[in-house]
Amino acid sequence: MKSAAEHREFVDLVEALRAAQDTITGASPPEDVARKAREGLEEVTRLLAPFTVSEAEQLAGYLITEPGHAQALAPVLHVDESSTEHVRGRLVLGRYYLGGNGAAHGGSIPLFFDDVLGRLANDGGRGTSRTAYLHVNYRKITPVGQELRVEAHVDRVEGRKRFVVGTIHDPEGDLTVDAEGLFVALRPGQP
Ligand SMILES: CCCCCCCCCCCCCC(=O)SCCNC(=O)CCNC(=O)[C@H](O)C(C)(C)COP(=O)(O)OP(=O)(O)OC[C@H]1O[C@@H](n2cnc3c(N)ncnc32)[C@H](O)[C@@H]1OP(=O)(O)O
Repeated sequence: MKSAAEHREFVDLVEALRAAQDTITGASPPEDVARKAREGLEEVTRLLAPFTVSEAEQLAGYLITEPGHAQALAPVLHVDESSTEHVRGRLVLGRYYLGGNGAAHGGSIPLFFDDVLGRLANDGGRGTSRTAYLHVNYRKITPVGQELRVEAHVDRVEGRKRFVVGTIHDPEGDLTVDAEGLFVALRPGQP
């Protein structure tokens, strides 16, 4: 397991990237400011490109003790309580995940659940599995910028098949989304 304690600066870098994604998404800057910001981002790419590593050495997604696992793709779950069978926590979808009219982009929700349910499917010594399907029911809009409650648990395991379910509730306590994922354990040598 890669240690977040040894990569504090990298964890903070990914946090800064998430903040940049939210800020860029919500900004309508004058052209000279947009150019300056773009030059800053290009400088980041120049600085980091020589340190590109293989997938096995990659930090993003693998610093598993950190909220969001130091990976800027999926929305971050802040875990309040967890076991190998369940997880409970909070989620605030930033401006980056806005779809329209204050509602989260429909694609951001399965992205979130693939990560949360997938990690749970693999937890408890169950080993690596892959998403076979992810069924998402949108019951009510999921608002951006508000604290949402998340719950997920392993529903059942049938041989290689792991069924994991999850929900999101808004600050009023209303269900906005429920999801079910099927994760199939990989056979030896299966990519
Ligand atoms: C940034 C990175 C960080 C990484 C950190 C790690 C944490 C990651 C956390 C995130 C995690 C993210 C993870 C990702 O995002 S993984 C990326 C997204 N997923 C994929 O790319 C998966 C592609 N598909 C496959 O590889 C295969 O199809 C799999 C492996 C899924 C099954 O093919 P396989 O040949 O192995 O098995 P099988 O076909 O004999 O089927 C076995 C059983 O399953 C049943 N079945 C199969 N499919 C379906 C279906 N669609 N609906 C209903 N049932 C289905 C089937 O009927 C059978 O049941 P039964 O007849 O035995 O009863």
